[in-house]
Amino acid sequence: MPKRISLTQYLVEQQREHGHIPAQLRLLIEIVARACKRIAIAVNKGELGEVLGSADSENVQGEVQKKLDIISNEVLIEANEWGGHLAAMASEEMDTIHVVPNRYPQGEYLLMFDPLDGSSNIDVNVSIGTIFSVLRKVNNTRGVSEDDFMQPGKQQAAAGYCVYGPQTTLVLTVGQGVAMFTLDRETGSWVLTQKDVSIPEDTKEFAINMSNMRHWAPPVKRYIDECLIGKEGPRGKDFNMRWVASMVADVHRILTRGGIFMYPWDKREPNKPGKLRLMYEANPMAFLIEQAGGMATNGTQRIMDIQPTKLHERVSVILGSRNEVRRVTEYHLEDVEKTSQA
Ligand SMILES: O=P(O)(O)OC[C@H]1O[C@](O)(COP(=O)(O)O)[C@@H](O)[C@@H]1O
Ligand SMILES: [Mg+2]
Ligand SMILES: [Mg+2]
Repeated sequence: MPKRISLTQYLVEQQREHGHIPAQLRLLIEIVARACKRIAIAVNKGELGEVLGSADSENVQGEVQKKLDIISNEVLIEANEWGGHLAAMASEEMDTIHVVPNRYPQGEYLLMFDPLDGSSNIDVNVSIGTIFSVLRKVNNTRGVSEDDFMQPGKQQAAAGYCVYGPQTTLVLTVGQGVAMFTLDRETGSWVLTQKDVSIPEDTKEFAINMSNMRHWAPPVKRYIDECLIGKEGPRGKDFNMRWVASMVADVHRILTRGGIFMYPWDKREPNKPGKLRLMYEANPMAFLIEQAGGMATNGTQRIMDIQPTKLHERVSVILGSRNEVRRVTEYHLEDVEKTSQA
């Protein structure tokens, strides 16, 4: 039987043998993974744990919060604030940053998370997840503000997600490829089940919310139309479609067997760049996707190059198999050029 490698062993190896991560970052990742285990337990209890349903409150983005959104947020904060590895945290569910209280030591990292991704799937027993991104506080004077978080995704020290599905899987990058760990419920440990994850360059599977079709920009419409014509069209092949409506689950499928995921800008709210959030949804997923050989853009620009200007900034997202993302991005760039010449 092959040797079982735990998350701790994997991280120690990354730290000691390869020198890829400092001890504080290792501790941070282990604590996030432990928090995800607690969230997984709450998710699994469902109705029995009285964790389903709405919490009768709204987050800063005007979205109705589910009980699990709030529980997961609290679990992540409680787990992380005392360890001495963090300066502050930011979350989809909090208006502004949560600075590590004075009674605890301050560390040099900044943690961002979407505590519960795929909220509309909680009550219907479909895969959901937690997404996280880690930055280093560049300015090392005492005190921390939202400005410290305003770093492009390419500066992430680590990123990952945990998907609560038929299996509970933690997917991680520290900038040295992507590794997947499956939760062994009997021993309570994360076991390395795949390393050097690699996304096929080509795909025949797309993920997009088709109900928004009439609102899309022409390049997105063009790309999907071509997929739908299939063999008879310019692509010369038939495409399949999947849309879980939990980004974690859709990205997990793409990391596993390839595909393209899009949540593009649409004309219903023209001033809103997209639905998904840059700092704790798009950036960590873009980091994972690129580390697995894929590509992630907002249509015209690499997502991880975007300079954020606010914590809850939104962004248009196109990510997955390299050749498909490149194609959609080219369609956008051609469109920009056409409009500028008109
Ligand atoms: O309901 P829609 O429009 O299909 O949107 C689904 C998308 O919204 C999200 O659920 C947004 O995330 P939250 O649940 O964390 O707000 C993504 O996970 C998913 O891809
Ligand atoms: Mg989300
Ligand atoms: Mg969420």
